[in-house]
Amino acid sequence: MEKFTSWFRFQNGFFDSEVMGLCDIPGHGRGAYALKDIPEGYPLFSLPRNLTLSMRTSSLPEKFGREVWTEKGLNTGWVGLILCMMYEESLGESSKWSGYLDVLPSTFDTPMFWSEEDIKELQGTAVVDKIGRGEAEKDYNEKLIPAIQSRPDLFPPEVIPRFYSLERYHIMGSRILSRSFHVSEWKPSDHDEEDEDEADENDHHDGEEGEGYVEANTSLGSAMDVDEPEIRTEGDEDDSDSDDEDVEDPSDVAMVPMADMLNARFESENAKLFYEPTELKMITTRPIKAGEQIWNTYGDPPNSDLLRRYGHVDVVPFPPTFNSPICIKTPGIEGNPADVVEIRADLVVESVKKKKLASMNGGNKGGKDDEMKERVDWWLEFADDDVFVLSTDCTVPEDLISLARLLLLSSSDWKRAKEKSKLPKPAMDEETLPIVIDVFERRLKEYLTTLNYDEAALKDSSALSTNKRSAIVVRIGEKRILDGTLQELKDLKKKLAKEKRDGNRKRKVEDTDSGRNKKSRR
Ligand SMILES: C[S@@+](CC[C@H](N)C(=O)[O-])C[C@H]1O[C@@H](n2cnc3c(N)ncnc32)[C@H](O)[C@@H]1O
Repeated sequence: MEKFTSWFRFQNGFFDSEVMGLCDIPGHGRGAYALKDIPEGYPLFSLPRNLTLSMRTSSLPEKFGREVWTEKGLNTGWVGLILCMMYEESLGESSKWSGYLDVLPSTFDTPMFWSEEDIKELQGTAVVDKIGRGEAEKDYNEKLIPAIQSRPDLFPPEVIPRFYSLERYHIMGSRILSRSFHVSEWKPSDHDEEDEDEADENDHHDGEEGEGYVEANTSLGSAMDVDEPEIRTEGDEDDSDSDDEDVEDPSDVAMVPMADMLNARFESENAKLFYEPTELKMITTRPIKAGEQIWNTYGDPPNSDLLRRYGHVDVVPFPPTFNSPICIKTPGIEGNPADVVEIRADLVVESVKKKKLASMNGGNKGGKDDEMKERVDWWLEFADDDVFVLSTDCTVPEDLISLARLLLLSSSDWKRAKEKSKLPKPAMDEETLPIVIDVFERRLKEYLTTLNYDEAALKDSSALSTNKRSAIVVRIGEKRILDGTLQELKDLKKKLAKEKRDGNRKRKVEDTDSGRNKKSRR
């Protein structure tokens, strides 16, 4: 690490080695820790903006020609930054970033590098469909290879196998995925005093009076949210009237030496990167005791995302104040309180179809199918997404209830809803409840194992590989949410049934009473 810190200082980085040390931390790779008690608001290190490595700072796009860079599609997604990193690595000592690239990892625990057998362990989780190996390789073949072949002066054929192989491409991509920051260009106009309120909201200002720093728009790895540019098609980038201001500019994705040495854990952040016009500063956000780890934040994602992007999972005690059926069922529970489970809308459609089919007794199935498709297409026009997300509070998403109710409407009510362009209210009623229960029960069956099996396997985890253990932790987190929600729904079903029984009984009593009254009147 000494070579790295010397390089960092040589490149005009500031690093307070009196207060912060770097070392190997068991189970966490390298990390930073406090050498003495550090107060809140203390600058641990800083670096000039031009020491970050991005498409803005690497010399490659300029040498390539910015216009050709765009023509070759290197300005969208991560392929351009990957190529810059490969190029800088090929320059060896003469690259400004050689002292940094030398210490970056080349092996990862992310599912991108798992065997088929290990990936099977993730079946049912939100990870499998998002690994994205195929999409990455498409960019490699369709953008990167043609680009490097067009400039043999910059990429001599004899160095291609060493620096520009598919394997190096995946390594660079994974470095970006697990270590990049979103660093937007400094725009003084964004920080004018009169604009301050607005800027606070929109540009992630820290907002603390007298702070003087602007929080970099950087939970580390936020660059990973750059899914959008990757799936944009050629020509989309010219859509000047596109309403997606949120779409990340790939030039903002940057590797930030030293800042990416910090690990993260759920709600443990005690330092954060802030930006100034010409430099980035890592500043403590809480007092840190000597010997404690210095934690950045990765935005507290669920374990499925942590595993996919970073290759690790969080297992922490749920905060005592955490009000969730999961904690009520299992006091002292450990896991990731930010876990989620994803439920595809087609599960809801299938459950409703199943119910309708059962009640039709072989009626006109074809016509009903067409109407169902029409309702789904109509709903898709309203929906933000065709996947519902359940969190550890075990609350059924309102959109899911509304979809189930839409599909259950009678033909005349469906016609009325369509005319009024109005989705049904997300009220859980007697008819919707069994559908939602069926959806969750079928969602649970998408995993290869049960929650009990996983919990027992994790208890005896000494024989498990890191990959298998991580997969089990992800599965458990998701299944606990489904299990907790199902429990709530079944309790509600019992309650509704009891209310109905009591209501019936009351009605019967009233009927009998009125019968008696009638009789007595007679
Ligand atoms: C930004 S880097 C942090 C520095 C890194 N540990 C290193 O050795 O260079 C992110 C990587 O650190 C590791 N990491 C971060 N937080 C962790 C945690 N809470 N538990 C285990 N590994 C962690 C993961 O491998 C992740 O991909």
